[in-house]
Amino acid sequence: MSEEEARAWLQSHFDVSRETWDALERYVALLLAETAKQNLIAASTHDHIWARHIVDSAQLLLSRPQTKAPWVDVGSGAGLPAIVLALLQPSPVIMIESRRLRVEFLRSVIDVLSLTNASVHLAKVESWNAPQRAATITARAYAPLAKLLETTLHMAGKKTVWVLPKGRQWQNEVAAARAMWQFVFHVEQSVTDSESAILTISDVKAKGGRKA
Ligand SMILES: C[S@@+](CC[C@H](N)C(=O)[O-])C[C@H]1O[C@@H](n2cnc3c(N)ncnc32)[C@H](O)[C@@H]1O
Repeated sequence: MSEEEARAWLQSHFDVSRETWDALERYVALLLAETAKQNLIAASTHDHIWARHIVDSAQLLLSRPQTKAPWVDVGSGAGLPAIVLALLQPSPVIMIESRRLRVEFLRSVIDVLSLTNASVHLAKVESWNAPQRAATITARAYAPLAKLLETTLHMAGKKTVWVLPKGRQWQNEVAAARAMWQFVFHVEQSVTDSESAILTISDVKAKGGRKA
């Protein structure tokens, strides 16, 4: 997908307003400027940021019908997918990130873009005391599926759905997670890489007992 195709994809799927385009452009500029200070995205992706990061994040919204309930994004790093989700839809997006410098960057993005539906917490997710059960949990490049489920189960309820962009090893990750967890899952091909996937996971239970 070229950068031009990425923008066209966004417009056709989300009917992006002029204001939202401006905010997305601003976010991309902030992200690129910050890479001089910290390693937020791979240098090889700087010239493909709309396809590799913005569309890659936005496509998660196709796997989860509009809901007013919050999304929780774990290991948000540069704000991917969280900031893109917060810009393209109105539900609250809560970011959990363990590195202080990244959290400071995310706070400045929220401030500059006047994002009223995004918040960020400096915490390790496994020790984050969630104020309520998460309706949707997402995480991009944070951890393999088995560890991801292990460290997020405490903030999940019976109806929680995990919406996860996964790379080319997704089938191995599912197989490894199956050894420890029972879950229902659905796979969609990623629009940015035909061998990558968007996994939607629900009804998670630890084998031998523990439930979401
Ligand atoms: C490879 S980066 C991915 C960042 C972003 N999601 C993306 O796709 O660009 C993984 C992020 O997870 C954060 N992280 C790692 N372990 C964590 C934990 N236990 N709790 C919260 N954040 C964590 C790291 O600090 C890092 O910013």
